[in-house]
Amino acid sequence: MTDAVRTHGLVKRYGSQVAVAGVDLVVPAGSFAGLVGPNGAGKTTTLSMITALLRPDGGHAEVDGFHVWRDPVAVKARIGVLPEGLRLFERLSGRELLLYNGMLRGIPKADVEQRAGELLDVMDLTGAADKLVVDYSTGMRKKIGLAAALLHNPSVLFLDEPFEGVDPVSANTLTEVLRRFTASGSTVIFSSHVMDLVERLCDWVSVMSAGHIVAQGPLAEVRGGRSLNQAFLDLVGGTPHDREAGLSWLGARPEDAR
Ligand SMILES: Nc1ncnc2c1ncn2[C@@H]1O[C@H](COP(=O)(O)OP(=O)(O)OP(=O)(O)O)[C@@H](O)[C@H]1O
Repeated sequence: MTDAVRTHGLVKRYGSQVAVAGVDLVVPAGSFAGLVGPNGAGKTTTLSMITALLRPDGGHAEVDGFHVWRDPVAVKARIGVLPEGLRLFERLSGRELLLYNGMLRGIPKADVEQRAGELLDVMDLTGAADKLVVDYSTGMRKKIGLAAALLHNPSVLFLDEPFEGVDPVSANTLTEVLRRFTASGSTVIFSSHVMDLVERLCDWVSVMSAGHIVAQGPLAEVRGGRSLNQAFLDLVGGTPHDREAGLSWLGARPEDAR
């Protein structure tokens, strides 16, 4: 089976800084895959290059076997993206946003209306469907963004921190929607800092650190008998005691010296 995503030596530099330093990311089709790594590891930059939002300085990426930069139309037709810092059309209502997205994707109007209604319902946004997006909360924005990314039934869905700002009930709903999506053979790739969540949801994990993939494979293999959190700390963790050494003043009170 073709991998849903495969990158070969992906590189991105910002001036003298190398944000992504030759990444070979692999995600088998049908996976619920997690991309984890410390702040600044290069996760967003990598996902941006795979989803054709950012041109790499080296290497290339394939989605469903299509070359991202040689065949961007085929790739964009197959992917759904919930990027970090998602920009939405603020002056549309949630429903209008979905209808507009569906029409841009060339989906017949009746189908878009039906899908939009169902997605709004599943995301518990029916009551806010006619409210302007500018008035949505952080979690509601994530949910409408995810609905927009799912509307054209992509085969690979990329989500950058999809659960950030989402309440536990809504997170549960999102999880169920995404589980159903992967059960039908589609692929989800999401970045997250929440190891418990990744451990609970994912069957495939890629760990990034300082622009490199430091571990990648089935969840059980990456965990290696430890919790994913411990595996993560072993792979990328520093020495917290060294870092805290300069904070002797923190919490100290003048009266303590007396
Ligand atoms: N537009 C930019 N200009 C300059 N440097 C950038 C730019 N975008 C990202 N970087 C740098 O590239 C590195 C990787 O950033 P990236 O956002 O990909 O990391 P990340 O793993 O997604 O981090 P986080 O978990 O904090 O979101 C960081 O050091 C960041 O400062």
